[in-house]
Amino acid sequence: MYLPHSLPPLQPSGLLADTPLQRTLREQQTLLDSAGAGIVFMRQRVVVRCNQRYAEIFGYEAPEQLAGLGSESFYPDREAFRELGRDAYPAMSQGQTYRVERQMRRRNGDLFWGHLTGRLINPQDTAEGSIWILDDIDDHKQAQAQLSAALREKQALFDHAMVGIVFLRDRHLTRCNRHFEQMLGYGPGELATSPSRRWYASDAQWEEVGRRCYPVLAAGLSFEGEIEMCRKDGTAVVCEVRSKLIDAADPSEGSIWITMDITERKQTQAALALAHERLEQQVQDRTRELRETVDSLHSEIRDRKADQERIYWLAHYDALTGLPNRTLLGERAEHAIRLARESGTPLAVVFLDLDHFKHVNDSLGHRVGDALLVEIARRLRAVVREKDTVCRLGGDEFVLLLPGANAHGAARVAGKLQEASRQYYQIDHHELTMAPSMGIALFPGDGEDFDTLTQSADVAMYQAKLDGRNTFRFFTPEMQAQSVRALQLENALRRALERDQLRMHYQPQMDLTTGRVHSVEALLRWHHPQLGTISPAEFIPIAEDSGQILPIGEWVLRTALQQLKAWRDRGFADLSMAVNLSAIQFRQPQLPEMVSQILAEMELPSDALELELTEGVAVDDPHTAAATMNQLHARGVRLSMDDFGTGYSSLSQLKRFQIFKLKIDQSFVRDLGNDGNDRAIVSAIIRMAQALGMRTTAEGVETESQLAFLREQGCDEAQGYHFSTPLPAPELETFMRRRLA
Ligand SMILES: Nc1nc2c(ncn2[C@@H]2O[C@H](COP(=O)(O)O[C@H]3[C@@H](O)[C@H](n4cnc5c(=O)[nH]c(N)nc54)O[C@@H]3COP(=O)(O)O)[C@@H](O)[C@H]2O)c(=O)[nH]1
Repeated sequence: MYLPHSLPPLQPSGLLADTPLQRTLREQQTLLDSAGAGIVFMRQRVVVRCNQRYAEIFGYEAPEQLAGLGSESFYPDREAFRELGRDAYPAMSQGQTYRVERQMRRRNGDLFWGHLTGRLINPQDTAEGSIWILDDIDDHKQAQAQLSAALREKQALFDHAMVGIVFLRDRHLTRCNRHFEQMLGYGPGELATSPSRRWYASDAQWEEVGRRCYPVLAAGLSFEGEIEMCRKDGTAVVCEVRSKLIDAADPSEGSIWITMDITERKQTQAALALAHERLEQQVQDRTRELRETVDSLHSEIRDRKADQERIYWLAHYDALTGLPNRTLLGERAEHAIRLARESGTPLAVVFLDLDHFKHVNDSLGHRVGDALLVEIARRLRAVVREKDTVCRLGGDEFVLLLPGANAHGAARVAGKLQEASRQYYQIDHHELTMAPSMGIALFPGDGEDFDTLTQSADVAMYQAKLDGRNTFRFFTPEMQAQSVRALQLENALRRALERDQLRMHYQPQMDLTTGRVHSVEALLRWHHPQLGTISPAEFIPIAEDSGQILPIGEWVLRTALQQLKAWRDRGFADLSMAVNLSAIQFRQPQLPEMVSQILAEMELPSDALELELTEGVAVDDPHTAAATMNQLHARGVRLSMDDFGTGYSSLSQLKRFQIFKLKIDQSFVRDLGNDGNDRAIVSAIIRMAQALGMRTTAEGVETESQLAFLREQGCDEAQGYHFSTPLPAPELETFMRRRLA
């Protein structure tokens, strides 16, 4: 090809006629100018001519600017230029077209990739020059380089990804990376074309995975989930899987699966969950233990508090009745006395002792006794004011502290207590009455401190007992002396039996029809070497209070019956013996048995004995009294009601008690001559006894006129100084013999 250096401008048609050569040249020039590639004609490595594109590629405005330029300037450096020459000319010299991609240099120095196609005009003569076609492939080259780099990166990613990547088509593996194979324990390429079933443990699992994933993929969505696969060695591997169709529009293109072995993570998670669960359990256990510890601490504190309260309570209150005890009373009294002293107000202490309470315990048992005390405590509390203190000292002794109460107020309280005690206490089936004897001491006259006041009230209470019980007395200095005497007697009485200081005297009871001694009453006498002769009226209550009446009473019964036996044996065959029985003795459950035993010892019939009871025996517990009387009656022992008329016996009770004889109290007999009332009473008693089939004995008959009245009224027997005072046995025997003569 011939390339003119430059072509003459084209003439308008008609001005210059084209020669064929010129037309050819123009056509070639047009062809060259419109070619997309750069074309250059080189001779001796210098540009002879080039087209517009070639100039543009190297950054020139016009081809003419390149004419005469050495071709070395088109290459990055001389070496690159020479290398091309070394490479191209041997081939081109053989008439071959030389093609190469080389880096070249633009006019401004920038390098670019060009595709060179060169050919010698005359292979036999390189001097004729060469034609080169240059394509600027820099953009293409760069795009290719980027593509290659991207492909390399992707391949690197694929090869070195830390996740398994699998391409499946129709659930068959088309490609996977090494990680996937390693994850499942396979060698390189071992899984090629395998069905995905291969990495599942069973058909069922594989199908189940298909049912979970493919509907999602078919909907154009990504599947994300956990799938359990199976390694080559059969062990399970849990994978986190993400999957997507390669072409959502064409499922046949297959799908890509990115899998990550999370077995360890799952195990760790499971272990963590287990550890968490255990920790949680431990926390719960510790919390529970802590709660239990706290609870037990609380309960211990509560228990201790309760114990302390209980200890305080036990130290300050009476366990049976719940009333304050002596300690608390002492504390309150101290406080009340201080206040009374400061304010000049009065204060009273009442000492209360229940009459014959001991007999309830002895005859009905402690359970009944305790229940009775509880009820009594309730009544006592109900009688007094809120600010008063009712204390149980122990046994049947109570102390009432009445701040602000003077003599009048204390007497009112004592009266109310008496009133309250008149009502029956219903304990089980027992109807019990329990009268109190009370002593009152007033602050400051009877004592300036609690102990002295209590002592004074106690002495006054004792006096109330001596004065017949069921009453109250104010303390007086004289009582103190009496109290000292009572204590003296009590101590002396303890030795009286063993020191043989007791004797029996006997007083005849005369049959008013026959005028003979029908029976004798045994009356106890005590002669003390220092204290002298002491009246039974004084020492019997002391013996009762101290409990000594029981051994003394038994001694009296035995001695009297022994004497009776002696008299009977000495000719007084029909004589009977009347023995006084204290209410305390009467309440002894063993009494009937003891009486029978002594009678048997003495070989005496039961009706030889007459037991004189006072009305008081039945006051506290009529039911039990009746039962005891029944037992004695059943054994044949006769019972007489002593001092009749002074107590509270009712007619119905008399009948129930199976009383054999009523002894008309000497207080009615004494004034028969002067007192019409006494006459009426005595007469009524005799009529009533007759109506009930009982005998009567009048006590304390001292005069003939008394005797005449009694005889006139139909009294059966009489006893008194008119016939004889109580006498020692020998003297009474003399008396009886005289009467027989
Ligand atoms: N539980 C027991 N009580 C007994 C016993 N012995 C006596 N006693 C009781 O003591 C009280 C005082 O008795 P006593 O001092 O013996 O007085 C009795 C008689 O001596 C007295 N009496 C008799 N006749 C007359 C009289 O004409 N005038 C008068 N002024 N006094 C007289 O009466 C007492 C007899 O009382 P009583 O028993 O009610 O028949 C006294 O209560 C005795 O019961 C005993 O062993 N156990």
